[in-house]
This record gives sequence, C-alpha cells and structure tokens, in this order.
Amino acid sequence: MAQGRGGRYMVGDYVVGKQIGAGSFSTVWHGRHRVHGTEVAIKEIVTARLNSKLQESLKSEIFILKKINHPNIIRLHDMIEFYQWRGIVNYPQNNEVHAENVNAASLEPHEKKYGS
Ligand SMILES: Nc1ncnc2c1ncn2[C@@H]1O[C@H](COP(=O)(O)OP(=O)(O)OP(=O)(O)O)[C@@H](O)[C@H]1O
Repeated sequence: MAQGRGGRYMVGDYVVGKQIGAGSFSTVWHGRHRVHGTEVAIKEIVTARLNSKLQESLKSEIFILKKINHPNIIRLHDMIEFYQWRGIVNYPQNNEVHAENVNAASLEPHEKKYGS
C-alpha cells in the first residue's frame, strides 16, 4: 500500500481503514474513496505465499468475478498489483451494492491496473 497525505495508507483512490476480516490467504480492509466516500472492501493477497495451483485458482476466481454483475454476488471493482495482488470489491452496506470504477489515472506509478 502506498502512504498518502497524513500518513494514511492508500490503494488507488481508496483510503485504507480498519481490518474487517481475514481468510486463509487474505487480509480484508475497509476502504473509503477519498473523494466520493464510497465504501469498499479491499482484499489483500500476498501471492508469494500461494503455490502455483493456488495462484491459478486465484486468477480464475478474479476472471469469473470480473464478469459477474448480480445483486446477490459481491462485485469485483478493480485489481491492483503492487508486488502482490490486491483486489477491490464492493462493501455491502444496508444490502446495497455500490458500483463505482476506480480512476486508472489516479494510480501511483508503481501500481498496475488490470482490466477495467
Ligand atoms: N466484501 C466484503 N465485505 C465485508 N467483509 C468482507 C468482504 N469480503 C470479505 N470480508 C470479510 O473478510 C473475511 C475473509 O474473506 P475472504 O474472502 O478473504 O476469505 P474466505 O473466502 O471467507 O475464507 P478462506 O479464504 O479461508 O476460504 C470474510 O470472512 C469476511 O469477514
């Protein structure tokens, strides 16, 4: 994560907040868009900890999630690679599904954007 103004950590245009979950291979953070205030969940995955089979599974999961747009399924908004994968998905609040694209122009030079 890049450190922004005021010592806050940023992923793209999102200010990283508190940890909201953890999986076997992930840490999930609350994120808030620095301009619009849109809330998201930021899933951090250190791919170096995954064997090649798990890395392939992750790529498949990302490929499928990017194609799905359904009110009952979490939406993958974007994915940013630092030296590992990071995905930005929607953060469910009051059963609403937020839909907003991350502005590629705002990404820092060492970040790389995949898809749209
Ligand atoms: N979009 C989200 N909104 C809110 N919380 C989330 C979101 N995505 C994940 N979490 C939280 O983070 C935890 C870990 O999620 P993640 O998808 O990484 O792992 P998992 O699939 O639940 O577990 P595992 O990888 O071990 O099978 C979840 O159990 C949940 O508490």
